[in-house]
Amino acid sequence: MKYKIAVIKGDGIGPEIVDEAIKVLKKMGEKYNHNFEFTEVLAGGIAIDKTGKNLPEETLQVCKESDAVILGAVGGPKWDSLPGNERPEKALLALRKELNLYSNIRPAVMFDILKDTCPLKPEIVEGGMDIVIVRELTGGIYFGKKFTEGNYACDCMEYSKYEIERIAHQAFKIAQSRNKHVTSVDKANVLETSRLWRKTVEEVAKDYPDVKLNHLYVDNAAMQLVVNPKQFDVIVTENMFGDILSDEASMITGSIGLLPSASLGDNNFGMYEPIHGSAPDIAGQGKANPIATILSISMMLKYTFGLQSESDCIENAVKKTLSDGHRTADIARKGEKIITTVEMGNIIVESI
Ligand SMILES: NC(=O)c1ccc[n+]([C@@H]2O[C@H](COP(=O)([O-])OP(=O)(O)OC[C@H]3O[C@@H](n4cnc5c(N)ncnc54)[C@H](O)[C@@H]3O)[C@@H](O)[C@H]2O)c1
Ligand SMILES: CC(C)[C@H](C(=O)O)[C@@H](O)C(=O)O
Ligand SMILES: [Mg+2]
Repeated sequence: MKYKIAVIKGDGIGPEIVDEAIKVLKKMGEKYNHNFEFTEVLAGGIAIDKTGKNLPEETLQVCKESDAVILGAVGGPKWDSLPGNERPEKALLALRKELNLYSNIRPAVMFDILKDTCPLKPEIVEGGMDIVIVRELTGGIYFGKKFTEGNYACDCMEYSKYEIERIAHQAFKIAQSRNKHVTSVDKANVLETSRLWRKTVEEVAKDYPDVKLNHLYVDNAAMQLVVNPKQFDVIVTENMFGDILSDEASMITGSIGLLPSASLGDNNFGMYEPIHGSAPDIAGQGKANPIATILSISMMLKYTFGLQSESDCIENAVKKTLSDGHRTADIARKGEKIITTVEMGNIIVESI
């Protein structure tokens, strides 16, 4: 079977980590006899430099004609002074909106072998942590009305009931396949959008009587994540809260360089990207951890292509590599040997 994949390497460490993920996918193709066909297209800062546009039409077209998209990361200091609409990050937001990828699945799983890399006290994460953050991705303050007038600026947080319903259904369905517990995170003590969110999530919950639902305000949720992360199974939340909480959850697993994500719409199409950014501070130095991107590939095989055993194969190769003691700088403890991005990719490929 042929699978068409659009590849957006982006900026900073983007090309370094995507190259390793593609190596992994090519090895999977050989091993399982799948035909993965890659089309590289531009978005972000590199697209601005080469074409004058952060998201050339061709990129969007190729993504629409593909079965899935792999994205590294976009943005960097070089483009930080551009107006909002022209920035590299706007290309990512436009891709999510244009492709209707409203559901962002961000699993935060702590590998047992990395438990010493977690900055929390060992007893807090004893037995591991396994959370899925379900982040609404095409609404909220990111996409509401916005403008600047002189010394005044405004970003509106907007949600319709329909947008909340569809992400809530997604969260409950995921919870049904796990520990049957959804925590909905909002700021219903202050925000109108959050009050609509909470009411809607309560209504959707009636369709899933086997799933337990509780609500937390986002400030408390941020605190609970470091006090008792094991209380969570599935967290469902709006766009910006999910952005912030997923970075926080990532550090509990040891590093932001470990966390993958899938951005999904109504069909099997998806965009797969690590949750981290372009990490300009380490770009071009071979220091980036490619595991978040490699695990995003594993999510792609599962969610878009329905290839469960191939997906498991990648996850097992990552686990074996970590169990064998291989560490990029972000997950190395004092005195441990540090390997490069490419070395980590090669070892994972060999373990497949
Ligand atoms: N999906 C995306 O394209 C995306 C996501 C987040 C941020 N960004 C953009 O990236 C740029 C930098 O943002 P930031 O510094 O706030 O966040 P960042 O995630 O790029 O980096 C935060 C910290 O984590 C480290 N880090 C990130 N990924 C790593 C990896 N794979 N291995 C090891 N260490 C890693 C970085 O070195 C840095 O110290 C900005 O332009 C931002 O807008 C893009
Ligand atoms: C770069 C930025 C637009 C993006 C977001 O806020 O969604 C990033 O932080 C992420 O987590 O994917
Ligand atoms: Mg983010």
